[in-house]
Amino acid sequence: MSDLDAFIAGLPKAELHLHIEGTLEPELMFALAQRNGVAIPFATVEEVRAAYSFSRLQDFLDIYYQGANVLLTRADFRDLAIAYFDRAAADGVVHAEIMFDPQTHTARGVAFETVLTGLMDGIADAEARHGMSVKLILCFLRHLDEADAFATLEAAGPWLEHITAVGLDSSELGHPPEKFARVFAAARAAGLRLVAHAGEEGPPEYVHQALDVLGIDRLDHGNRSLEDPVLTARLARMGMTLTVCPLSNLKLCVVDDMADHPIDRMLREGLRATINSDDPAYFGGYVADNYRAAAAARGLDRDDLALLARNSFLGSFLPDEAVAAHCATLDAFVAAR
Ligand SMILES: Nc1ncnc2[nH]cnc12
Ligand SMILES: [Zn+2]
Repeated sequence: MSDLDAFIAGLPKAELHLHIEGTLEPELMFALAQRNGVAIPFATVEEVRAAYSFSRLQDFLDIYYQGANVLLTRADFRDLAIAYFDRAAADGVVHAEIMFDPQTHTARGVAFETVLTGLMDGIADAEARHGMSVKLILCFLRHLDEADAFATLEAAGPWLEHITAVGLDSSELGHPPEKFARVFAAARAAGLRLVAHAGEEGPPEYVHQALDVLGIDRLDHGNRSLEDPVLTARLARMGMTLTVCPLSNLKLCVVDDMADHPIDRMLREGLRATINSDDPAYFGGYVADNYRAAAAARGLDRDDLALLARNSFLGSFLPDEAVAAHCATLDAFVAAR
């Protein structure tokens, strides 16, 4: 391992943009398919990996929702979560705010409670074995309608003390944030924080809506904000955190080449950018791989990498004291190198 690789892996960091269903590695997909007697349209792990070639977000989503079919029981969600937390801990993640898509499961007859209790079992394990803190973000699927999102929020009612925020994911184009204005307002009224995917494939106008109509606390992706200088300046001025996902951007053709990735431009423009893995089992790497890929392609130095890690704590939903403690640990780590 090079010095920079070791620096990246050791850098204390938070992961703020991670879909737990997107951590389903082909090996676990096969194991769960067998355990649950679910048929999958692949004969080998290699065949699964070969199918992971996408030219846009929808190509990926089609295969990602299909993969989730093997997740049926509380133990499945626990095992999925534990596998992710183990990988994340090895990458220096000390705090994770993970997203889950209840509608992907409730639509197949898996109860909300099964999903949530399984994830909570995994979280308890991560806290005990890794000392990692974890928060949950319930995402609404934006290709479904507002009524379905409201039904999901209602199903979450008994579990709200375990959920920190709601988010908005799935097919962006044609499903603008304003479609979910009322359900986001209800989530805010219920005491939840708000995040939304915007500006991944969608235009800067969707980012404006996420800010002005939804009132988000954090922006997932946000890449296309850079097309609008006024919006970029506004995001910088308000200290909005962007959860950027370099390998996802490459795999989903948001950028043509990692050499074109705007992560350093975002920092230069004063944006509070962070680095995250999105759906690591599908995009070829966990969070440290994303730091490494961005660093190699854009020549990021240790100061840039430490700033990105610092931003991950500043952009988290942790209380101020915990943020300050993590930043102090980060400073000590950097000073010791
Ligand atoms: N990158 C992404 N964009 C939109 N929805 C998603 N669901 C999982 N990953 C996603
Ligand atoms: Zn995402």
